[in-house]
Amino acid sequence: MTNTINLMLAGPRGKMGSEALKLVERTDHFQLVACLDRKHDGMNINDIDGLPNLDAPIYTDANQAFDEVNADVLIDLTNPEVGYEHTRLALLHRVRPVVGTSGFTTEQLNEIKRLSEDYQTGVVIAPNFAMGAVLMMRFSQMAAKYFPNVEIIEKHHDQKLDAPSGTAVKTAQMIEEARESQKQGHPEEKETMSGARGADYDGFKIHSVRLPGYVAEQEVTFGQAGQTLKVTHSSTDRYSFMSGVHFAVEQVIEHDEYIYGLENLME
Ligand SMILES: NC(=O)C1=CN([C@@H]2O[C@H](COP(=O)(O)OP(=O)(O)OC[C@H]3O[C@@H](n4cnc5c(N)ncnc54)[C@H](OP(=O)(O)O)[C@@H]3O)[C@@H](O)[C@H]2O)C=CC1
Ligand SMILES: O=C(O)C1=N[C@H](C(=O)O)C[C@H](O)C1
Repeated sequence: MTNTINLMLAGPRGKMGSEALKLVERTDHFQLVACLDRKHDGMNINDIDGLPNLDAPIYTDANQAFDEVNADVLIDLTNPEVGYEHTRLALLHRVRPVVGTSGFTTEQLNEIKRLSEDYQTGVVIAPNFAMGAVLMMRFSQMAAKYFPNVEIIEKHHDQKLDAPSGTAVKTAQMIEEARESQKQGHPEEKETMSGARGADYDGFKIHSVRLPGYVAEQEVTFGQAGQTLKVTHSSTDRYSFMSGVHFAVEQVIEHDEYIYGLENLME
């Protein structure tokens, strides 16, 4: 029999958090022990209309929640400021974070890694939980060795707070590891409208599109004389992220170290 995993979820009323509640509801060995929310302190998840009928107390004070509740894993699906604080607190309490929240700075990720090492507590930072997106990143990394000229175009819904997306940043880092660094485009190119060429990363460009109608999409386009290669992935439903959340929760229990990207757990 699989051991029960006690979960604390931050952001239960959000687009991802509410989908994660459904995942918990349909997974026998996942037990929701508390939620961290911006509102509804002292209430219960099953008091809130529209959310699954799960019996778990709501806390607005994360410190209090970690002091009072015995959780194995924190799933954070909030925003960069709050998510970073939750992740720090979880590690200080030796609760293993699974972080879907995007928009952390390099300094914040380094601090999370340091805390994970100091407290010997596993943490999974997942820029994208969708398995197809993880493969898209890996395929892009493979292509970058042979096609060093590349641009990333990521497209998201217009409620997204951070740009570029966490997926685009991670893809860029993976490409950087594989390709010979170079500055792309004409050496004398000039923007006649600010931002026209997108953000710069290691000499190549990242473009962020924000429109209603999208969930999440990314196209990585490679070019060389006479040919182009595109690697694309689309999430059309947030259900696409849930098998990755499930996988990350089960994996973080088995690891005591900092893991940045699900690809590091898949091979
Ligand atoms: N890794 C991945 O695969 C994916 C990651 N994401 C990332 O997950 C995060 C959440 O995305 P999404 O669900 O779309 O965003 P939403 O805005 O729909 O949800 C965020 C939730 O966090 C809540 N929140 C804000 N402050 C606090 C707080 N202090 N304590 C607890 N909860 C708080 C918000 O509450 P309120 O509404 O009251 O402000 C809201 O319910 C984002 O960073 C996004 O980029 C998204 C999809 C996939
Ligand atoms: O905000 C979102 O929606 C998403 N955020 C993550 C990111 O920043 O890459 C993952 C996915 O793209 C959806």
